[in-house]
Amino acid sequence: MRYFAAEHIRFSYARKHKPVIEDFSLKLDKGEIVGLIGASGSGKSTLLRIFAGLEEPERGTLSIDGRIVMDERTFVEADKRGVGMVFQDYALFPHLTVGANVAFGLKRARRAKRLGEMLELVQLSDYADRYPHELSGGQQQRVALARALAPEPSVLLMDEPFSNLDAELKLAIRSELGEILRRSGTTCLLVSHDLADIEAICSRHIRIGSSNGNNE
Ligand SMILES: Nc1ncnc2c1ncn2[C@@H]1O[C@H](COP(=O)(O)OP(=O)(O)OP(=O)(O)O)[C@@H](O)[C@H]1O
Repeated sequence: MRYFAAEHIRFSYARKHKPVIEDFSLKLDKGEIVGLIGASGSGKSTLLRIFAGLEEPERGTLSIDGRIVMDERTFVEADKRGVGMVFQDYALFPHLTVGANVAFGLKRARRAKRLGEMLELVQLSDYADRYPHELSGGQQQRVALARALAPEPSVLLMDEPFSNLDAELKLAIRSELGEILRRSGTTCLLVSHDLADIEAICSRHIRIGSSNGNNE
């Protein structure tokens, strides 16, 4: 059985509407970093939301690390799936420091140690007491990444993580991100509309069609 297996996913936002996703399947090996590319409106964000457990599809199955988290009888809630997510806007808590943001989902017993490891991984050890508004876009992106990786998710989903960065910063952080993901052995699905982003980080990519939501 593959580490991450989504099969025959079908999803509509409203019953009377044509499905946004008609029949989508995807399999990942452990530690693989795979890109998901497609035109605007093709359903990339919707798919990530389905995998994370934020939307329930009409049909399809999803298993992660040998456990079925979604099928016709099963729906494991988002917070029980072990899936980490990094959104376009990073969604950091503005009133919490960098350290508190990264430690947010961690159990008390291992909080301090894991926080230290994560800040070191993203090279922000000296920034633990700063607030998000005191950071550059690239630093905020690394905080969001550290926060998502801290609870050791089985799979990390990233939705256009570079959309808020200027061109120069994007180039710098793109290779850095790939390096961090490989070093931590994270299984990752990265959404982008930019093939260059995906080629810089992912070992392979798949394309989602704009007209029907099927894999091409
Ligand atoms: N909450 C919603 N209710 C109804 N329709 C929605 C909702 N969210 C998205 N859609 C529609 O579903 C389709 C897929 O949207 P989605 O955001 O998944 O696309 P995307 O590929 O991520 O696009 P982009 O690259 O522009 O972010 C679009 O046609 C969109 O208008």
